[in-house]
Amino acid sequence: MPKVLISDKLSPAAIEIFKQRGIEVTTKPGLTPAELRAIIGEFDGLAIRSATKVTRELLDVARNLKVIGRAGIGVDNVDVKSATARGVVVMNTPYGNAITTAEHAIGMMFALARQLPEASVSTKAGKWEKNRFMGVELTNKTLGLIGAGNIGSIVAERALGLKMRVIAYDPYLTETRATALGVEKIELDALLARADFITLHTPLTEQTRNILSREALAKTKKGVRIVNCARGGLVDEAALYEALRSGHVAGAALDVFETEPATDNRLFALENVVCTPHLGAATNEAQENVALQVAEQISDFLLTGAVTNAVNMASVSAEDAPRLKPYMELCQLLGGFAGQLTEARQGVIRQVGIEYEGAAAHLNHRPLSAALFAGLLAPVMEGVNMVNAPVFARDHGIELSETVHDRDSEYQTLIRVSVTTDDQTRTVSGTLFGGSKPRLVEVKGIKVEADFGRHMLYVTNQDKPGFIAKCSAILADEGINIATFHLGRSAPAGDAVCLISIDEPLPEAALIAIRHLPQVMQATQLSF
Ligand SMILES: NC(=O)c1ccc[n+]([C@@H]2O[C@H](COP(=O)([O-])OP(=O)(O)OC[C@H]3O[C@@H](n4cnc5c(N)ncnc54)[C@H](O)[C@@H]3O)[C@@H](O)[C@H]2O)c1
Ligand SMILES: O=C(O)CC[C@@H](O)C(=O)O
Repeated sequence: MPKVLISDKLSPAAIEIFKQRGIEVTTKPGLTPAELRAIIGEFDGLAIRSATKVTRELLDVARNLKVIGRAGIGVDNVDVKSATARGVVVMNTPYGNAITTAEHAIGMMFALARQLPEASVSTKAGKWEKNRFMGVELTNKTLGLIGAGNIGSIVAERALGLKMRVIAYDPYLTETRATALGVEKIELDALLARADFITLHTPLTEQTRNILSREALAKTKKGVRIVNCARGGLVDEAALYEALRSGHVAGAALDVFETEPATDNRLFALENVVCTPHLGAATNEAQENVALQVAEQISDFLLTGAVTNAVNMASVSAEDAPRLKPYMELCQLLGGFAGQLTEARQGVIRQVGIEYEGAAAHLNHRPLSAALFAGLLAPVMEGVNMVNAPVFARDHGIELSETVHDRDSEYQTLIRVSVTTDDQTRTVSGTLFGGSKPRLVEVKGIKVEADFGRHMLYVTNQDKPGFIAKCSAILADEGINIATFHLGRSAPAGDAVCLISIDEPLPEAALIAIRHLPQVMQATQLSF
């Protein structure tokens, strides 16, 4: 039974889902990093919000961990690169809290425009300061969106309803989408110059860190008000402090801070600053949504292999997962076959080609190529799996080409893999016998019919009488049982391929003896 740890405060709905799905769940919010490191090794899955920091050090000791699920959007508290390198899938729940966060941003904009928090404090203190709290209307003001994804789009829709003009800076926003949203797509400098209110809705990345830098703040319209319900680090807090003090920025509403929890921040001393403690996603509805989603996603992955909302792997829907499973197995075996032959010849892999025919032509191919890379790279990469293999391949300059043949195939389904090294290109093809059993049907252009055994011998030789008897004798002398024996040849007396499944590994000396048989060109031991 897979084991999942919930290490942050998550709605109890998540625990119920895990239990219903037959997953053993442990809830331990508030652990110190050392406490978490001490127990993480037992778990297959980790469900978090933003408090848990998934660092490289934690991943180093998370020896069973297969999936991290973030109940929320931002995954900046997860070292995704290290997780990927260790083959751990990282998922988030990109939509569950978007409306709630957008509403918080709109609420913060109202709070700023009308100084609601300060007015409330003053009124409760019995001051009745009607003249102190003169506000501004939102109607006809220009709202500058930095980031127009899920949350930004919802903010735009609400702001348009408030009769604001909405301009947006987002390099990935298309003109068509901008038009559909009813926003004007513009460059950052133009947004800074025109916006009466600026609201940030980007992830924190190397490109967006300090996107409202000192220089950017200097380009804003005097009297601008800034809302940040995305991430601390998007706004240079020191520069914002000065701009607020000077009056150039009229106010700021901040839900997120460079350092969190933010318990001591000099911005708190300023009257024209409204703060909330990272409450963007804090509604019952949003927390219920993200908890349910993350629990379902983690359970699906651990129980069926379905991948939803992963930030470091291709998606595999719950519907597709069982259908893709035998194909992924076939791809991994074909990759493993090609990889072990390639490794035996010390070639550096430059290119991998995959061709899909028949039923395989109509599948989601990304998980299949990931499985193929996982098999192919197993001889050279420790801890390889479908998450880290494609990244390793890309980082090592291995090119991938995929071809889908829309033609009648001799097989109901066929996957052909070609691996090109500096020296040569090697091809292997496989099919699914009976729709689920992987079978090798072609090696180096020679037809064969072989199952994949756990231990196999691959021998290429000249097709001459006597080889089978001599090879079998060597195996018999070692007391090694032959499970299956398959032969294929290009033509009578031509090149031949022999695939032998054996019940246990062959000692090196016996392998050398086979290599020394007359007519043998190559003999390689394979394991799957
Ligand atoms: N305060 C909270 O509690 C809370 C809650 C949810 C999300 N968030 C934050 O809000 C962020 C946005 O969430 P989302 O669901 O809208 O994400 P999203 O991925 O749907 O949208 C992000 C948008 O930012 C844009 N973007 C990326 N780089 C950019 C750049 N350099 N300049 C301008 N735009 C850029 C993207 O194109 C995308 O459209 C999250 O990454 C998360 O950090 C905060
Ligand atoms: O979990 C939270 O409370 C915050 C979530 C939010 O920052 C997110 O990125 O989804």
